[in-house]
Amino acid sequence: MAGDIYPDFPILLIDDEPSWLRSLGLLLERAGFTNLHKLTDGRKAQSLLAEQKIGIVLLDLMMPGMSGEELIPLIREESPDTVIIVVSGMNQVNLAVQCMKLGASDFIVKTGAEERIVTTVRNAVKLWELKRENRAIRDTISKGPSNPEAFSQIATTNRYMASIFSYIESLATSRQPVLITGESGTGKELIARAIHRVSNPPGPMVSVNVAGLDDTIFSDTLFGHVRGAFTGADARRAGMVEKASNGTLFLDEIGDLSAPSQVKLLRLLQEGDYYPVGSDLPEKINARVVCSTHQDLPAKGKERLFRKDLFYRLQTHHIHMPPLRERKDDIPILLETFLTMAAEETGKKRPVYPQELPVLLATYHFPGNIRELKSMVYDAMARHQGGTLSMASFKEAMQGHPGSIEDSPPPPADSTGNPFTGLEPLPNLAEASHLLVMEAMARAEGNQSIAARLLGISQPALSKRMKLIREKKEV
Ligand SMILES: Nc1ncnc2c1ncn2[C@@H]1O[C@H](COP(=O)(O)OP(=O)(O)OP(=O)(O)O)[C@@H](O)[C@H]1O
Repeated sequence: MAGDIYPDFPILLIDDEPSWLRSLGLLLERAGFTNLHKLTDGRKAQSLLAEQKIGIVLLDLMMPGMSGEELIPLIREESPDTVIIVVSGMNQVNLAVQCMKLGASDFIVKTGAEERIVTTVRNAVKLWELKRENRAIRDTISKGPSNPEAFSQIATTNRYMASIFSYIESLATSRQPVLITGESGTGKELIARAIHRVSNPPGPMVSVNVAGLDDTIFSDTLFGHVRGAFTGADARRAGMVEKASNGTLFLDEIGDLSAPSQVKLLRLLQEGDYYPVGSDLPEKINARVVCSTHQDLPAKGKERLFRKDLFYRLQTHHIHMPPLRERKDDIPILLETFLTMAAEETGKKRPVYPQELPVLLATYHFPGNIRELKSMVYDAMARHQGGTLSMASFKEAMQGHPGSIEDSPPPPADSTGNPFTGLEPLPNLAEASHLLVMEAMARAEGNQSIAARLLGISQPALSKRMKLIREKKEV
């Protein structure tokens, strides 16, 4: 957007030739780098660096007063993080080597090097931003989240989730994309909203589900079109990228993107620009991009269904949402949350639930994750009579879905599906039965009727086995 300052740290250009300094400034401004300081006298650089943080210095070598070679160690000393790029009129390898030894990170020869200068500055800006973010991530994770309001819609007591919140806070000022992965229903969209709220940008969050969009619709939806772009395009239409200006663009189901759309998204993330349909003039994106998918992108990459370069670009900041079965400690708080929500939405009085309900739920795999738990609670709420929720509607839901405790046992111990791999020697039948009973009782937190369901036997049969175990008889 016009008037924007980018990057948020200054780039210092030092050259004794005012005309070169001017054209270098224009070149960088055209490429979107507007936060520039210019000096024709290298001697003033040290005091400027002492006053404010300079991210990158582009430096000439041959200057009266103080040469670039003399200046490099002084910049290093004053501001060790500052990236130094030498842009010299002299094409000499030994000079380049000397500058690198002194602490410059790149050496560019002036003649015809416009593109190289822009690319080098772009890479240096990204590197600087990443270094700064890494520092922020370390600081924030050690302190814990400081803005709990941004996460108020996410019910959790889980420690791993708390570390995700801290990570999100540390990304608040970043402009880099964020990738959220995890099974369907784990709360990826809620996390995207939290990222937006933590950053608190002036613009909106705009969500687009890109699954099933062919490339034409994808381009039109995201980038908009100019008047006359195709038959029926009788007016200009702004795309979602423009609508998300100064805010967050959330692209859901990114794993389903078509191959040509992947190329366009990569360009959007890499170069920061895009073409509205029917236009030859690129527009600049001015929104944070957050993407999510339930798909395994590296696996899709191996099958050549998802571009690896896009995946690497996306995963600069990666949040993986654990499935509900890996954070069962969240079941009680989610149950409470959804009960309150359902009661408010239906205008009914909030019922209580049997004590063993969370235990029963903890034995289930939740293939549909939190969304499935939410719909179970809403369904039970709709069906209950009297002041107590019935366990029956939950049991029915658990039995009726693939992945219920009866249908799908816990994941096998290894990829061959053999749970006995590594067990040497094998337990005999009595020992195996004993172990199984004890494991079921532990998972059911001592509740015999739930443990019996897990084992596929009746409660009296389990009780008999337990008695035999206690009497140390063969079971
Ligand atoms: N921790 C949570 N607290 C409260 N509600 C939650 C939580 N996690 C998820 N939900 C709710 O569960 C439902 C599914 O969440 P969401 O849509 O964010 O999942 P998702 O991972 O984006 O799913 P999909 O991949 O299918 O798009 C939503 O109704 C959401 O509000």
